[in-house]
Amino acid sequence: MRPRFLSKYILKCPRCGFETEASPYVMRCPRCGELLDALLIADRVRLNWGGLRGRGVWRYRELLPEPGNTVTMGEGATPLIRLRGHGNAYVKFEGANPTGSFKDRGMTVGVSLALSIGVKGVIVASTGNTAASAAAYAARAGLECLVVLPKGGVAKGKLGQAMLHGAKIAEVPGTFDNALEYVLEAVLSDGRVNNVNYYPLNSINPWRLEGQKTIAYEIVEEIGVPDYVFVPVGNGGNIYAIWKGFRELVDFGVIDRVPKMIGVQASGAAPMVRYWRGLGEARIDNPRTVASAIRIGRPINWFRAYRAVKYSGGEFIEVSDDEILMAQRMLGREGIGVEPASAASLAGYLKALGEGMVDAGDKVVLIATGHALKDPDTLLMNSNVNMVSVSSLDELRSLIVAQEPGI
Ligand SMILES: Cc1ncc(COP(=O)(O)O)c(C=O)c1O
Ligand SMILES: N[C@@H](CCOP(=O)(O)O)C(=O)O
Repeated sequence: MRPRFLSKYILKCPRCGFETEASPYVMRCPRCGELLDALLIADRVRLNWGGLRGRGVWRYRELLPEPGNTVTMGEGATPLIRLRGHGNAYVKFEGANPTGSFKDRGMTVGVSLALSIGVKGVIVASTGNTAASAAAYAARAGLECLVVLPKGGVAKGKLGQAMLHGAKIAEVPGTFDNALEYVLEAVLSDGRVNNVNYYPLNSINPWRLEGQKTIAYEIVEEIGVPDYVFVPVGNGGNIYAIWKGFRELVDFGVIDRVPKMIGVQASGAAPMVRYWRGLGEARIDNPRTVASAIRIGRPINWFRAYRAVKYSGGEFIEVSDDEILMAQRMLGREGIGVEPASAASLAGYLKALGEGMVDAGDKVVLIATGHALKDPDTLLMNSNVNMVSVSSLDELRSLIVAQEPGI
């Protein structure tokens, strides 16, 4: 049965074309197994782009599922910050969301939906940010939250957030890919949710991704259509969601083109780059990178991410851990604190500039997916120590004199 709040949607298989009525429970195509797209039915949407009200994700409620119970903490409306000295680039700082990553845009929709269908709790596998966000939004909604994490593979800030918000934590051996396998085995049968207690809110869930597409809407409202959008890619849901947001604005006549979507992966965890280059399936064993958020070898949304890049005329590119860490430091010196995975966007942009793939004059948006504080160990390891011990006022004065010789 389709809940009324999904009545402006259908679910459609992007591979075999199968269509079915929108449901919170159906994730995969019953015919071919592909993840289903949640598509808006144009004549059921009354969009007045010039007359939008409110701010953040729910400003775009006409283009979202609208469950009666909205669990929100003001997510979205993140700053778009112009970079100094690197072409015509802007950083979309998703670290400014309530739990410090873009996941909050998805969780406000996903957890609202979970609450409205009356489940007991939510469940996610995670490299950390999905867990932190699910835990916080579940706590807000009064729902339980079970997070399944790769043992030893989650940055401390994110683990601490999941604990703080009262999630039950299950650690599994192996990587995020193993954790996700456990979750999917536990809660899905034939691509349908089989467990009414714990509702899955990973990016297999198309309703969560609806929240994430609002990144595109905000960019368009602020600077129009960029030429390129650089997105760090792990499980592949976010680049798809952002592309879908732009596509919808084309379909509704708000803009006339989509930007080229550039998926950036870390060299040691680059299954999409491998597939893009025709070197085999979009999967690798043993993904390795300093950027733990994108340490993913088998992206569940590989076909979604592939479509976003292919149909926008973009590319998948890879960057080394050293390039990621350098980009994190560069952003830090511009006052923008991001976690390593997020710095992959700038690293990718610098590489693309260097290789002539983009011009300095092109209007570019770099999605900075998560906050620097998420991963304090890497933050400290990757920062220049500029610290001295001061034991007297005179010593402090000498520092001021030494640093301001002209005054
Ligand atoms: C900070 C950060 N950046 C990038 C990603 C990659 O996003 P996606 O898995 O949607 O490709 C993630 C994880 O999802 C993340 O936590
Ligand atoms: N980086 C992610 C990995 C899980 O991605 P999801 O989009 O499928 O939830 C995380 O933060 O856990």
